[in-house]
Amino acid sequence: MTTVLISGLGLIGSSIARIIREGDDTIEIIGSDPNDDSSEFLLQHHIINSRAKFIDAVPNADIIILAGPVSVIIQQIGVLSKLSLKPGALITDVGSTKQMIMDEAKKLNQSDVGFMGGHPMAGSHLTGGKNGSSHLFSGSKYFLVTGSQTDRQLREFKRLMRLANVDWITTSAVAHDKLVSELSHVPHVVSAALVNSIADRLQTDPIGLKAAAGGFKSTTRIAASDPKMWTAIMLSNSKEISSEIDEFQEELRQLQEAIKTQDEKTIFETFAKAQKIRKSLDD
Ligand SMILES: O=C(O)C(=O)C[C@]1(C(=O)O)C=C[C@@H](O)C=C1
Repeated sequence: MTTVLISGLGLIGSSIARIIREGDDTIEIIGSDPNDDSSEFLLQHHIINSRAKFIDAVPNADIIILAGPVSVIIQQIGVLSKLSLKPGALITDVGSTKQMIMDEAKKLNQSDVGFMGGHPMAGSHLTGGKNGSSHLFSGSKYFLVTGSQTDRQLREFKRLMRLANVDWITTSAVAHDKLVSELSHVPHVVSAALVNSIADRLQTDPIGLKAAAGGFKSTTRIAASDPKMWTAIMLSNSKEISSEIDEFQEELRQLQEAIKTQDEKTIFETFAKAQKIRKSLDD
């Protein structure tokens, strides 16, 4: 019998638990999370078989999935490097950045244990185990950064996750962190900054934010995401994110200049370029 330990039963960890459970109900899934609400919900719905403390569950686990914030994943890899793990065990994670995690994983030196970095490129601003879904990743990319895992472990993980219906992409930690800084991290920064700058200014207006419609809501949906998770992402990819913010500021500066100087042609061309690119995403 295969035993899977999932540490972190929030949106992503609980979605993985559902995917594994729906694919094979003989798999023993142990959940580890200090949050009672998520854990109890998943136990009651038979999505996990039991709940345990992380270090207590580790020795019996064939697969350990680290699904907490990046800072917690890094700390747990440090803990795992000092414990005796089940021979043949695979450790993987779902963190949104990969370089710091892959560096930390070098500390895992039990020769018959493998580590593989992972990142499902999907999510929601909703948080907690109740909001997870076995369809959350459907149609999305799932990045893999290969480490010390064997081919057999990789195959077994993909088999367990087959109902996720993802497109597996193997990449390097460096390439991954650069790409997601552009596609995910800077959008989050921009979204949060936009909400805060406007909310502060609108505080004295009696209608204020209540008048917000589709434009503001769809541009800023992700600002409602978990601040703990996003703080850890910023700290673990700060160089890339900071340099992408420079590029974004330059783009904004050019557009501001065009608006200020009534440069109709540049304004139109900027929006037409963005319209074409953004529309192609939905095709
Ligand atoms: O759709 C959302 O709400 C997300 O935040 C998902 C999203 C993103 O697209 O930026 C956020 C973080 C994850 O690492 C991967 C995906």
